[in-house]
Amino acid sequence: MSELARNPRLLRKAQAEVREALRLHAPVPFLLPRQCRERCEVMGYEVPDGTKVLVNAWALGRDGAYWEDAEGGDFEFIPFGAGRRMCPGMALGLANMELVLAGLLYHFDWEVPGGGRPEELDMSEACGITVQRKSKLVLHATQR
Ligand code: HEM
Repeated sequence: MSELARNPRLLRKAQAEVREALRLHAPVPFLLPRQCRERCEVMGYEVPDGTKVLVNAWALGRDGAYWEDAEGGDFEFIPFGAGRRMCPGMALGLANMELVLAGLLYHFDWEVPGGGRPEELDMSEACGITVQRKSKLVLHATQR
């Protein structure tokens, strides 16, 4: 909702925007911590047995090397993780997000209150195991 409110052009592209919001604000920014069961090598880096591995999905989602135009493929877009232990609730999670977002967009028009400029909406995040907005999102809703 924060991204949508900030950018009226994207407001009209609701479906695409769900994915965009997930990329920019991966709800689980470091996925889940995992432990390496055996020594392996990833892109020339040796990862010893027992290493705790955190995947920085937040940084991947904002890396200009991947996201200038492209939708991203392979392992760049990973708000639900990847591989054998990826999120089994992905379909349910996405369906819930889309349903709630579609309902909010369908039934209301949205504006930043007090004549504020949409692009100046505070987008600071409070980081933790899951990411949330630092300040409350206050918008003016007009029922359709
Ligand atoms: C937007 C919603 C959701 C997001 C962003 C999300 C994200 C994630 C992420 C990043 C992981 C770690 C994947 C990895 O380590 O590669 C995960 C694991 C998991 N998620 Fe979700 N999730 C969501 C919704 C759900 C829902 C709705 C359920 C259950 C109904 C669920 C159940 C699980 C379970 C059980 C795991 C652990 C899988 C394992 O370790 O084998 N998640 N999720």
